[in-house]
Amino acid sequence: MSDDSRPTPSAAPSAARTAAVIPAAGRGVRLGPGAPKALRALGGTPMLIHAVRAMAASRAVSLVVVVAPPEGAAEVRSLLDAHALPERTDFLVVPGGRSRQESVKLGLDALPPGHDIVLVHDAARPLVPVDTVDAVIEAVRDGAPAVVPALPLADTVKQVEPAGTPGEPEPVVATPERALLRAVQTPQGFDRTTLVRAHETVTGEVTDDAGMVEQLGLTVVAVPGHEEAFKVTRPLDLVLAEAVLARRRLNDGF
Ligand SMILES: Nc1ccn([C@@H]2O[C@H](COP(=O)(O)OP(=O)(O)OP(=O)(O)O)[C@@H](O)[C@H]2O)c(=O)n1
Ligand SMILES: C[C@](O)(CO)[C@H](O)COP(=O)(O)O
Repeated sequence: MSDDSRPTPSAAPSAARTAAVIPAAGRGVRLGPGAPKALRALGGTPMLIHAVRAMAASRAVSLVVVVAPPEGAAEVRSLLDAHALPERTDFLVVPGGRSRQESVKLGLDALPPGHDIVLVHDAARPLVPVDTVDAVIEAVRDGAPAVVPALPLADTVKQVEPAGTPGEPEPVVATPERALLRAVQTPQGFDRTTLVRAHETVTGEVTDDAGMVEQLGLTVVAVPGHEEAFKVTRPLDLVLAEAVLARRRLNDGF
């Protein structure tokens, strides 16, 4: 995926250095029984390795912090040792927590000084293209404290009164205007100080890091996401991910 000719955020010493935190400590319950999701194979290689390579493909990223399943940190270190990364990219492995939010915080706590921009990227989005990563970094460098890659929705979305029992009919209470909605992906990019403050301040449950920055009253901006940055959540997503990889390998052959 790396292409030396494309214009990317420079890695010049004077430019803000970028680190990526990859929360990878989830079980993958929705994917079904098996190893922790990040360690499951995609095209014969653990999903986590694809995600790490996707971050390292950006020449701006000089450090990747992997937040591993708590009992799997040693295994993740061996995996990273066994799979080549670009020479410019260092990595660290730390054990994760009980929630995604806690895992990201543990990754942030492990970040050494010297990285002013931080990406947070789900291990469960192994196929994000490098152009999307670079677009997020560029927008942070341009001054946005928080940036999300996002796509318009294909489905109409309804707000419901959630049923007490799964599968029971749920009353619909509203239909938000679809043109104003976006499906948000990762990597989400942040000015480091802002992200650290968000994780120190916001205690309620959130589903993404940018939402915490919103709670600080700061502006989050969206840049175009990519269809291939989808999250591997359920078994069908794994089928799609294998198909995308197979298509890439075919195209790389030409
Ligand atoms: N305690 C947790 C929970 C999740 N994650 C990570 O957060 C990302 C997004 O979470 P999700 O896709 O929901 O993964 P899981 O929590 O593993 O999935 P599930 O909810 O189906 O168990 C994943 O890369 C996952 O490994 C994490 O680091 N620590
Ligand atoms: C961060 C995220 O990927 C943005 O869409 C998403 O909210 C993660 O949700 P999950 O339930 O932890 O997979």
